[in-house]
Amino acid sequence: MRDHSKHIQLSREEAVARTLAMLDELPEGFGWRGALLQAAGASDDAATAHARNVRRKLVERVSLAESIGRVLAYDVVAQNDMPSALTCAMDSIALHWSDFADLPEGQLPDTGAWVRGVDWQFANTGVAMPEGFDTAIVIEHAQVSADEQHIVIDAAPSKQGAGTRPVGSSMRRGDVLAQAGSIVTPDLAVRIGAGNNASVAVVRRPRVAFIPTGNELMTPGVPFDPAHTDSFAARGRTFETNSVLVRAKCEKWGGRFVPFDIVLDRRDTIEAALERAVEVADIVVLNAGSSKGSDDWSCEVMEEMGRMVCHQTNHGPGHHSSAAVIDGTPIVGISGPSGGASFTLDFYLRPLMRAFMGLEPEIGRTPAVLAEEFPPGGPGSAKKHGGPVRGEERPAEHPEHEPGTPEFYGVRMLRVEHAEDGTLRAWPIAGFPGSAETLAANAYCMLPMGPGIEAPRPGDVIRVEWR
Ligand SMILES: Nc1nc2c(c(=O)[nH]1)N[C@H]1C(S)=C(S)[C@@H](COP(=O)(O)OP(=O)(O)OC[C@H]3O[C@@H](n4cnc5c(N)ncnc54)[C@H](O)[C@@H]3O)O[C@H]1N2
Ligand code: MOO
Repeated sequence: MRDHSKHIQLSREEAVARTLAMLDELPEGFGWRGALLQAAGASDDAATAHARNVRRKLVERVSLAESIGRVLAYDVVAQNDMPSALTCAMDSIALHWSDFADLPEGQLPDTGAWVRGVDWQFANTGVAMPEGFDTAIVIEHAQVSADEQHIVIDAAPSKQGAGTRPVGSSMRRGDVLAQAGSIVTPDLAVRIGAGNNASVAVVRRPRVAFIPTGNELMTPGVPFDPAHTDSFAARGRTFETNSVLVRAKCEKWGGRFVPFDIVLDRRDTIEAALERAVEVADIVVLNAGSSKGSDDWSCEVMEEMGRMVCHQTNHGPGHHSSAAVIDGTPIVGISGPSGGASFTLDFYLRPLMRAFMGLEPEIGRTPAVLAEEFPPGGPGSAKKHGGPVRGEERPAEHPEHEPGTPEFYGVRMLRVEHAEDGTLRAWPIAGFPGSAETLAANAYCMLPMGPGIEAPRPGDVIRVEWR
């Protein structure tokens, strides 16, 4: 069993920053982040050629419809001027400005002898003006004869070109319509398409391997007969639900989920799974076996196979999160219980996935006003860290801690709602993350804890993260 007193403990921010720093040192760097760093630093032809080869593995071309949510690898430019001809702005009557130019203000030309196609013509919204016509008035200002060959108008255009859109007024050939690094939204896709682009180059999705470990795990759906409970095949087992969690988050964040079968709590099986995972994935999530139990091997195996970033972190749930780099691939170690795993994926997997795609790793937190006091207790509370019943409570692990600075952060669930005064209000929700009560939470925050640290008071602004 590992000597758990030799733990590197980091905050979540430090753990992410140090993992990325380790990845940035690799010759090819990490995903598109590495390609961008290389492109910025490439000085000679060989370096540029190398960078191009690296980039080739990281970019794919997809149809515009498939590009929503993806990160653009390169700037997208307009292929031609739009509109590509003088275009009618509204459903209109096309006219010649010369028929109005010399008339006194408020006077209209006599249209009695006007011939359709010569002196006027129909012109509709968004289509090219009929040849030779330069100005338009909206059709509401024209009375059209039953045979549609004659008109009477009751208003004049304001100037030459009124009611029309000139060539290139929306975009010019070569204009940058969307910048590299942007995430394609439906509206951005429309602008890209309007520039005559049917497909775009995007950063390929990071492949995220998930390795569930645990002798007690079983996939759900095992038949249960209440009349013969002793023959229940999953007696004393846990249903493996974190695959669903990781898959859902990974796909929501733009990744490709790479499933692994349940791995037994043994050094050799965990090692074999990690070896295969770093071969097929850009990021690996190693689940459970993170704590101090006799079957907990995750940290030992990571230490043996690669470079350890940290063994644990300063928050709960998720205290036993770890990070390592094996064969250039980051490994995120998360603890087993799903309540905590959900946050640690937000804390560690998401920034790595974003960094892989060349995005800013961390997402900003939203300020909200605390609406009422936090309920007492909860993860990381004094009771949990060195309470009175010595044999039942885990001891404080950093007793040398500097007083007045937080030594631990408890994740607290919140319901954040808009208030009438235009602020966001955060209502604490009691209960341990993952419990039924906390399913109503739409956000959470990290509550600093430790000797001399005061909890935020109602009315204080706290920084929340959306769930
Ligand atoms: N003596 C101590 N015991 C524990 C400590 C400690 O500091 N000292 N920490 C506790 C905390 S906090 C956590 S969190 C857990 C961490 O456990 P592990 O990450 O080692 O995970 P396991 O022990 O294998 O499993 C814990 C729990 O989670 C369930 N699990 C595991 N994988 C999955 C999955 N893929 N899907 C759903 N559920 C899963 C597993 O069956 C267990 O019920 O350690 C505490 N103990
Ligand atoms: O690490 Mo545990 O996830 O603190 O609850």
